[in-house]
Amino acid sequence: MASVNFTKMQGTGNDYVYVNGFENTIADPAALARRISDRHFGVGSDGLVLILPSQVADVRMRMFNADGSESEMCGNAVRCVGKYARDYGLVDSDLIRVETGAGIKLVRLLFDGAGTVSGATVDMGEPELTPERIPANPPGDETRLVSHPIDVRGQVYRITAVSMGNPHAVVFTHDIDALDLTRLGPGFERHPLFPNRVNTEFAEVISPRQLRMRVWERGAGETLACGTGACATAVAAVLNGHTCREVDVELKGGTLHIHWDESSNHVHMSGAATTVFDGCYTY
Ligand SMILES: N[C@@H](CCC[C@H](N)C(=O)O)C(=O)O
Repeated sequence: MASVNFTKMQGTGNDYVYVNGFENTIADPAALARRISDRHFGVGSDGLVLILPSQVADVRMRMFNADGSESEMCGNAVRCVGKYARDYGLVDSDLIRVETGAGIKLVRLLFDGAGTVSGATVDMGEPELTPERIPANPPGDETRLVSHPIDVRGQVYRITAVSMGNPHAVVFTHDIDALDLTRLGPGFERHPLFPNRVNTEFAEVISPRQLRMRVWERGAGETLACGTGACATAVAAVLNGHTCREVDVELKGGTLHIHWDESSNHVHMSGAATTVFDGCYTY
């Protein structure tokens, strides 16, 4: 039997088990992600995040979805990694460089009145819109997929494809609460347009500064929030002429503030990061 110390953290309700890779070596993180994420037989989470030493940044993060697949990037996790690194003494700065599968992200910590790290603002970098870099395989020679029609379960939906390091398809619709994502989500996730599968956001425009969103995540199903998904949705909303470049995105687990900066083309995301509990998992 093996055992590993972990910290359960959540950002806008998107919960992961965080393991300190400075102290632990995990032989098979994909298998551990599947076991530990199970909400009945494990700790219960949307996946597993390893916090590791980095040659090029302060820390490195690897994230595994609940099905064991590894993603390039996770917006809610990168804020929590910043908080973890500071709270557990891996760094002593309020500005943390986190190496991810989608490059180095700059995490600026936010504090509450008592001096506790309560969240972060992250420079998420530039959105990628080119189909081959999402990746997506449209039938024609489109250079962007904006309001692009696809058939899912016999119905046509208009998707806007954006990569924030990981692939997203954004659908603008009405009454997102009425959608049956358990039925719809897998049809988007495994649509042949997306060779590496895709995360899908279903968004409602409330005003030029406010969106509501639900997400079906690649490898995890419906979650309470998705940070990269909120960034992709904000970018898609601008491209479709629905909102201005600075918006609040309301998710089931809370609100993320997103700003797609015109001069740098970088997307900035601000939101909470919270520790739930520490534990030891035996497997
Ligand atoms: N919840 C995350 C994204 C996690 C990875 C995603 N499911 C994928 O496979 O790309 C976020 O907050 O960005």
